[in-house]
Amino acid sequence: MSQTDNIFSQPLDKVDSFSFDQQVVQVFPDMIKRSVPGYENIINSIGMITQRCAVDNSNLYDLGCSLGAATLSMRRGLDEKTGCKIISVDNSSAMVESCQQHIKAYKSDIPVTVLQDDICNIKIENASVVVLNFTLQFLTPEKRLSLLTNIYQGLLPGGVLVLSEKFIFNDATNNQLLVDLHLDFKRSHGYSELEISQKRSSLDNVLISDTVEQHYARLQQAGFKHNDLWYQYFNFGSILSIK
Ligand SMILES: Nc1ncnc2c1ncn2[C@@H]1O[C@H](C[S@+](CC[C@H]([NH3+])C(=O)[O-])CC(=O)[O-])[C@@H](O)[C@H]1O
Ligand SMILES: O=C(O)C(=O)Cc1ccccc1
Repeated sequence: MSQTDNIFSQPLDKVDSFSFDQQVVQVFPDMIKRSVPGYENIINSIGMITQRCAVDNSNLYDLGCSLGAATLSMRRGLDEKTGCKIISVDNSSAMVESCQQHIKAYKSDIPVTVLQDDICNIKIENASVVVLNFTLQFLTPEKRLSLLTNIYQGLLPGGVLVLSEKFIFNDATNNQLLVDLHLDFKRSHGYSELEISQKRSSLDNVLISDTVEQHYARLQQAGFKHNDLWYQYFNFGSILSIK
């Protein structure tokens, strides 16, 4: 069972840069549910998108899989398909170890391979569904276009990318309100002002958000012509891109 996230609850002399280490792994399901508006809806919908968009004898990728929540949802969506394989990738060794245990705990005949690697090193091939669920925002901005280009090239015609992110907004007034509403969401899930502010410092220069427009422009540069938001909750949301 996941423990309660109290990583930032005590005053820290120095707030280190956020990292997906063992301490974060232990509280991760609790942390992400209490911090990301709509996370559970997105996870469930990834299963539905998979059910509709996956094709027989193709590969599905969960890039930045953490503990495999999206992987498990994709696998549930593959019930009626044959010959599909899921490849789940994360560069955190603590995440990958725990992800492997988590996936083993649920019996299924659909093969899942969990790899510890940088998602920038993975060749995407014969793919019908690729998921980047809150992962692209942790890559340095210079690496984002080449990853999306690799994904585009590895997708089958009609294949889909689900790209979920924390956004910023060009309109400063709207941006401030959506940021404040996200902070209220965290407060309503029991985070204190100290926890909120220490976590914000630790994410500085680690989680770098783009606007929805920047995402669309980059997706188009990578080759995707069909890009739209299918979900938004405050400053968090998810884009569906079709090859
Ligand atoms: N270059 C990289 N290569 C591989 N993995 C990376 C890289 N950079 C970051 N990660 C990994 O991306 C994940 C981001 S969390 C994803 C949630 C999950 N998708 C979920 O649906 O539960 C999002 C969040 O915590 O906000 C972490 O596990 C990192 O180790
Ligand atoms: O907690 C936040 O403020 C976030 O932006 C989301 C988040 C969730 C889990 C790990 C890192 C960031």
